[in-house]
Amino acid sequence: SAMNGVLWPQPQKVIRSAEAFTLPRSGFRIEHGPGSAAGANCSVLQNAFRRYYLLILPRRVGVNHVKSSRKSLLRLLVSVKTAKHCAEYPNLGDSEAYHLVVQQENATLTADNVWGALRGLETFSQLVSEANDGSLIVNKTIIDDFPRFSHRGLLLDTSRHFLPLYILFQNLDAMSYNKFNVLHWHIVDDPSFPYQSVMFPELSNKGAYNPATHIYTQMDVAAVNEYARLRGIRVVPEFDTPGHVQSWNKGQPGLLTKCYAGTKPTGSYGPVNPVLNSTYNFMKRFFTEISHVFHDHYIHLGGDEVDFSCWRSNPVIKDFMAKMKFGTVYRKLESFYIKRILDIVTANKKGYLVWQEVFDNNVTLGPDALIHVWKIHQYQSELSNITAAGFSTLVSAHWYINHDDNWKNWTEYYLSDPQNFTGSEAQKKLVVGGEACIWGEYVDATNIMHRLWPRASAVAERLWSDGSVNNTTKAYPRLASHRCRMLMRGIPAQPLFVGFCEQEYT
Ligand SMILES: CC(=O)N[C@H]1NC[C@H](CO)[C@H](O)[C@@H]1O
Repeated sequence: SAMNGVLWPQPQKVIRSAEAFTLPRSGFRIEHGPGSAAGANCSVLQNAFRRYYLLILPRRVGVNHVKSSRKSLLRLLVSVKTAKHCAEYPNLGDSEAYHLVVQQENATLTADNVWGALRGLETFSQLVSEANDGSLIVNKTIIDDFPRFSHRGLLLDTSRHFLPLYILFQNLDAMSYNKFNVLHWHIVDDPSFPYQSVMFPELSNKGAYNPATHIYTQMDVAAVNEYARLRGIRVVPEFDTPGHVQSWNKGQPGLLTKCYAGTKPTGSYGPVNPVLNSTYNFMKRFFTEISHVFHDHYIHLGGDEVDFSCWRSNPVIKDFMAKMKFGTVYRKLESFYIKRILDIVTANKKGYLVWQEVFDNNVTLGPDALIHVWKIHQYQSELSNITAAGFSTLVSAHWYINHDDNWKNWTEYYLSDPQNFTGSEAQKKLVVGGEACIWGEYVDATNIMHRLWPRASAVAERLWSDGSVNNTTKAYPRLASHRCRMLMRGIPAQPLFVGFCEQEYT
């Protein structure tokens, strides 16, 4: 059944015994443990206790209260060593370790901090299974768990198609069921600018598909930030420049490069114009706003797929190239631009992620830059080069879920290992994790959920579990059961293959 005790992602260490406890439908409680540093004023835990109580004991009226011979499990006691993060946001590198013991009437969950407690609550909720007499049971279990990688992300693209808030929330729920901990919000791009800026409202007024409906107001962004925080999920916004910026054009005239054919403008616009002071004045004010609206230490600055043809055609830019002695090497102009954006972001005391082209084009990067590898072509040598240069990196190559919607490739995602490249142990340690990406060209609210889930779950286990957990034959039945559980929890995850879920349409 969907409630059948299958754990996904696979914890590091699990000792399970056949003896089982009954979880009484009334009387079971999730509470703060006696020695916990957190108490009733810890928003993250208070919300999580209620959320998981309802996931474990959904209102299923009419289930007969059978007398069972097993002992009852009455309490899950949750203890954290520090309450430091109760009112804060998660950070890259925060511990998510936890220890879960179910072997007497009081189960205990201990963790360094609230994020580990959230991961342990998810695991506990997965341990609960439904006996055929309808009672809920939990086996005697001892679990010691922590993630292999600290950055386990999902990229959502809200520009190619707008995604309504409820879709963002539903994905944050699904992410928490899979222990993902980063929402990479690729919020704007060429086709539309849905982010409603405080400083530059014209950007969405002129750049959104519909400025009245297809926008994210400041309240919406705050709601996403809080919904994510309560699930221990970081929200990393991406404002991709100098390419992928067509939608910025009408809202910020003069920002983009005018393209020319000979001496005449063609009427089309290209990357951000990197030679004007007005560009950097705008970017400074814009990214200062972004630094306050989003709470994560990191901002993703993009830097992918810059087409130089427009820059080559523009007379003012040609003069600048000559003045800077860049010759006709337009990667130098791109690097000049990116470097100044990095300086703006660093001045705001923020860290940054950039797509791999920024590294490939020899931009001078700060020591804590995170380089995001996405091209499948020679991605292993790319990872060797980046880590040999001493930079931290994360991987999305092989994890572009937007590609052909075919059930087979969950195995491809599952078998792709972020540390599968030539390098020293020190280089391997520079891999902070990875992200599954679902780009929006062919994806919107009508198909994102089933296209993403359960295939993204394969990435979730790759990023959380030990690298040795990589047998697709063993994983398939577990993933099929995990998919049924997601279905039970309201995530319309598509089937992997022939089969059924006990509660698929009830
Ligand atoms: C970093 C990156 O992936 N850039 C583009 N590459 C192709 C994708 C679709 O598969 C998207 O169009 C995306 O914007």
